[in-house]
Amino acid sequence: MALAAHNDTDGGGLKRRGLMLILSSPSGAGKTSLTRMLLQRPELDLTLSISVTTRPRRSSEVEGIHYEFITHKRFEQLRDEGELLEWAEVHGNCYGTPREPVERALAQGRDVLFDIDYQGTQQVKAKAGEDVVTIFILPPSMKELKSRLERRAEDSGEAIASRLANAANEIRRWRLYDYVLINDDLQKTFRELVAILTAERSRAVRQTPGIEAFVETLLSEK
Ligand SMILES: Nc1nc2c(ncn2[C@@H]2O[C@H](COP(=O)(O)OP(=O)(O)O)[C@@H](O)[C@H]2O)c(=O)[nH]1
Ligand SMILES: Nc1ncnc2c1ncn2[C@@H]1O[C@H](COP(=O)(O)OP(=O)(O)O)[C@@H](O)[C@H]1O
Repeated sequence: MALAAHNDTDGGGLKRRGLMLILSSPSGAGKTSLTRMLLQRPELDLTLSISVTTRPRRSSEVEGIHYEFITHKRFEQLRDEGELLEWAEVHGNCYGTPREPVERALAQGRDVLFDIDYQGTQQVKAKAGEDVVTIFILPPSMKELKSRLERRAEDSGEAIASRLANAANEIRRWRLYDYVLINDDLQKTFRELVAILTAERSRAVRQTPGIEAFVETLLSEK
């Protein structure tokens, strides 16, 4: 599968390998808020992977922006036709990442942001190896997690209970991730995310072959 990407298109002539940035957390820890903050910064130049889901749409959500809301039948069709890069059942609903938009963005040398669970993270890591950077977001306490879910007031009592019941199982997966952040202060966590992105983008392994050409030019200067 052609998931590794080279950024051949930037006018400056420097080529950098694209990366896949995955954010995961138990429900309510803050990944949607952090994703929104990352996307509001055009200079970060991130493309969001928009998942398909069989979950009902929340009142705050917009079709095609937050998710594509689809039927179970359509989900099974996409999955069986190999149209999903990864998929998982989470809190009793099915979620999946459409393959084509991700491949297209990576082929254009763009970095892609994913808000997916640990099961999907494992599948993407198995397929794309070192081009994947994974970050797990923890809540400062279980009490705060519960009150964030209640304050968000977007889910039924039953849906909140199911999310809290799954939280411990999700939290135990933190070791699967490259980075772990505790989202106490939202602005601080955002700054930490940007720092990780900046550092990962600068890794030598992602600079080839662009940096080789740049170094050649440097060394040829009189
Ligand atoms: N594997 C996988 N998980 C997803 C995908 N989209 C969303 N999720 C995860 O599904 C879980 C539930 O998401 P959502 O219903 O939006 O609820 P929220 O986490 O409470 O905002 C979260 O852990 C998401 O990261 C996807 O395409 N694939
Ligand atoms: N650091 C934080 N401090 C206080 N409230 C937060 C913080 N991060 C997120 N929230 C709030 O908690 C709720 C859940 O956050 P959200 O981003 O929807 O979580 P997730 O996508 O992980 O389920 C939202 O109402 C959000 O505004």
